[in-house]
Parts: sequence; structure tokens; C-alpha cells
Amino acid sequence: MGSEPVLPKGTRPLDVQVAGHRHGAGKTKLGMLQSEEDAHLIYKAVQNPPRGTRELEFYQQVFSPACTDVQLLQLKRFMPHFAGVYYYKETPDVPYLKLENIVSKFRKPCVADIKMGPCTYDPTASAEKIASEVQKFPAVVRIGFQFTGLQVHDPTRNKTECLDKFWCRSLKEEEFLINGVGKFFGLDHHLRKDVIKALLEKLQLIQDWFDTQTELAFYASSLLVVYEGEVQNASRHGTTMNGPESSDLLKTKSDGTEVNSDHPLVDVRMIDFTHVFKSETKDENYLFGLRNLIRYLNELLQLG
Ligand SMILES: O=P(O)(O)O[C@@H]1[C@@H](OP(=O)(O)O)[C@H](OP(=O)(O)O)[C@H](O)[C@H](OP(=O)(O)O)[C@H]1OP(=O)(O)O
Ligand SMILES: Nc1ncnc2c1ncn2[C@@H]1O[C@H](COP(=O)(O)OP(=O)(O)O)[C@@H](O)[C@H]1O
Repeated sequence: MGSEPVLPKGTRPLDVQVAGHRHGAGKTKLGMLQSEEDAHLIYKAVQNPPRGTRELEFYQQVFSPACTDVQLLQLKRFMPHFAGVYYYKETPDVPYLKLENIVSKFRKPCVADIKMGPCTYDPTASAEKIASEVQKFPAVVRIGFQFTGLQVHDPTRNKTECLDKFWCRSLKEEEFLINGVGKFFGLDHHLRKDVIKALLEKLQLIQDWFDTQTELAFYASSLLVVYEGEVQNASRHGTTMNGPESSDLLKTKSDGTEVNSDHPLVDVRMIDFTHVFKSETKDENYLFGLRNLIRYLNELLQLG
């Protein structure tokens, strides 16, 4: 493939992509696309084998109409919907995974790609790959998870900030709660306790699944967390809001929590299955990350 990747007609690079392989960048130049016509679908280029084909086969297995595996059927709830493989005329050699875009239903999406587990390399990794992974964010062995990219919307300034993997890796362990997890949930302007509580409920369901399944091990897999950054009435956060359409978005209940009338408040899905392997035991690597993420979120609730 040449240096200028072909952009199939009617597509553009994914509008909101916080991490991972990007169209036109990196070694393969292949990444995420979206259709100009339907923002609710994304097209993920299948990367070179074995990583790309492993992910493709995994989606096909889980979403096969013939799938009867109870664990996989349960897991499906936590994944973006998979609508098959798609080939563009212009790039007939590149299969794309046609996936549900879980960000497009949010008006001002706050997005975090959270890579789960202290071990981010799979059992087939070379010594070089292990060394490269281990030095990226050494504190992950204690924290158990890491951010690989963030997008945060601050409604008080009507500003959206994007933080790349280098920013995420530069976080020190001692500032991780406040400047990492806290930053994503608005600690520096208005801590989104409503979002954190709703997210904790969803994470509990994922943890319940991991507590029972002994079939699969997920390495370098992420949780994609998305929440609505636009709030109904920002005056209580120090400024006015930015448009009439926001007025009906979040309603405040009598107990102070915000509920979403038209749009979801928060979504979380498991993504990136390029290093999923068969197993015969619980995935303690992923579970360590998940328990710690839940612990960090509960600590955050005690602040602010
Ligand atoms: O470390 P490398 O060179 O193996 O490249 C990583 C990729 O490995 P690959 O070349 O596809 O086997 C790697 O892919 P995998 O997670 O190994 O599938 C990531 O894309 C990684 O970026 P990040 O740490 O998740 O932000 C990539 O890391 P960066 O090079 O972007 O730091
Ligand atoms: N289903 C999805 N809906 C919306 N955005 C997504 C979805 N899947 C991935 N993304 C975006 O693309 C990025 C990279 O996704 P990922 O599957 O991890 O790719 P890679 O294998 O290149 O690392 C994520 O950080 C996120 O911003």
C-alpha cells in the first residue's frame, strides 16, 4: 500500500476516535471509517493477521445466528453490535468490520478508551513486543488499567479537549485518581457523580460476567466509556448553556441525580478483540483491572 491510503467514496475517517489505528496513519495506514450517510455505523479495517483476523473471527463467532454458547451470548450485550464484514469497491483487499457506533448518539460525547489489565501483551508476544508494552505505562502493574485516549467536554466553557496516548502515559501514579480518572469525569469543573454511579452499575454487570466465564482471556482489550457532556443547565456550574436544544437533555430528579430523557447518559462497551485467546480459567488479568477501575470510581465519588 502506498503512502496515500484510498478513502472509499462516501466515507470519512471516524469523527471521534480517541485511540487506536487511524486511517492514513501508522504502519498500515488503515483505521476507522464512517459512512457520510449513516453516522451510527463505523467501519474498522481488519488489520494484518493474526491480530486482525483474530478479531474478525471473534466477532463472527459471537454474533453468529448459530451461536449457542451461553457465555458468548451473554458477552454480546457488552460489545458493539456487529453487522458483518464489508468490502469497499476501491479497496477490495481490505475487509472492514461493520460495527455499531456507540458515540454517535451523544451530543457532546466524553470518551475514554480504557485498556484493561496489567498485562497488555498476549502469550505469543515476542521479547521485543513485551519490552515495548511494559515500558509504555509501567504503573499499570499496580493500577490495573490505563487510558489510551480521552475526549472531555467542559460545558462551563463549551470546550472539548482531546488527550492522546502520550498524555495518558505521562500521568504519574500518585496523580492518576485526580488528574486522570477525575479529569475524565469533570472533577476540575463539575464532578459527574450521576455518570459515575450509572457507569458503576454497568461495570458491575461486566464484572459479574467475568466472574463466571472461564473460556476467554482478553489482552490489550479496552472498555470504551462514553457519557453525555452536554448538561441541561450549566448556570449551576458557573455559566450559561450553549443552545436551546440542550434544554431537554438532562432532567434533575428530586434526589439530585440527572436522568436523561431523550438520550443515554452513559454507555460502556468492550472493544478491541485483536488479542482474545481461548482459556480454561477466569481472566484474572482483566478482572484485576476491572476491580481497580471500580475502586477508583468509588474513591472519586467520595471526593468533590
Ligand atoms: O508498540 P508497537 O510498535 O508494537 O505498536 C503498538 C501496536 O502493536 P502492533 O504494531 O499492532 O503489533 C498495538 O497494537 P496491539 O494492542 O498490540 O494490537 C497498539 O496499537 C499500540 O498502541 P497503544 O499502546 O495501544 O496506544 C502500538 O503502540 P505504539 O507504537 O503506538 O506505541
Ligand atoms: N464501536 C465503536 N463506536 C465508536 N467508536 C469506536 C468503536 N470502536 C472503536 N471506536 C473508536 O476507535 C478507537 C480505536 O478502537 P480499537 O478497536 O481499539 O482499534 P485498534 O484495534 O486500532 O486499537 C477507540 O479508541 C474509539 O475512539
